[in-house]
Amino acid sequence: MSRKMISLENVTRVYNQGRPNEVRPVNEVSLDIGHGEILVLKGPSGSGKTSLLALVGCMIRPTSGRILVAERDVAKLPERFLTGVRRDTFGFVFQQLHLIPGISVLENVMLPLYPLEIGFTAAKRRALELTEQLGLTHRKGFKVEALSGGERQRVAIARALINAPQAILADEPTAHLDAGLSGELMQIFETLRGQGKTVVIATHDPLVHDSPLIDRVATMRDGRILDGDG
Ligand SMILES: Nc1ncnc2c1ncn2[C@@H]1O[C@H](COP(=O)(O)OP(=O)(O)OP(=O)(O)O)[C@@H](O)[C@H]1O
Repeated sequence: MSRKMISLENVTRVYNQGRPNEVRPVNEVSLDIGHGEILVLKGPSGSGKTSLLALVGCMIRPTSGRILVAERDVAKLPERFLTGVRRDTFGFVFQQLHLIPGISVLENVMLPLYPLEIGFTAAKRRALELTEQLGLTHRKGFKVEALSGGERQRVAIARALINAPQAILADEPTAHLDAGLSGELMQIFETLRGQGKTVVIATHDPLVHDSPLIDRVATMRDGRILDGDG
């Protein structure tokens, strides 16, 4: 693996601790993620992929264990610092995309930049670059509800890239795509890796976890990564 970017050391996440409905979606997971690699988290529904992705992206905190981002332990950082780490390090592509209807592709892509610290012109320039990179220039003025599934997915990726994150975290990114579009999406991830970005994908789609374009697969089962996969 290339130089380490994120390390999880013995990370556990518990919900409803001590109650009859206690769950451990992530149970004593240790995992190193390198700079510029495509890592796939695979496993059946409910095995803990989304929860692990949320821990990697500092969206939820571990109940125990350490999470190191660029060798800094983020698990115990106060929320205001954690928000900064999250914003500066990660771009998220959620399963449900969470695009905003009624506004244009370009406006959706620019959203994470608000409140604008870099000025409207610079923000728009960056959004235009990303829409071009993702083949959306001809759709930039369209409202997102007028787009196809594959186009919407690419808008979500452009939006995830607007903060120039080091890593893209994508949850079931091919869920609404056919085989051809899934292949195109994998090419986009490969291009991002070529730009030095880390890509972590949670999926149970064989088109993704069997793709020759990925570097590594970690298989989850009942909150754990199976031996030899981490
Ligand atoms: N906030 C929560 N409160 C209680 N239980 C939760 C919470 N989040 C996740 N879980 C439980 O943790 C387990 C793992 O869920 P998770 O969404 O991480 O799995 P997954 O592998 O991503 O599943 P899928 O492929 O269906 O999205 C599930 O049993 C789920 O119900």
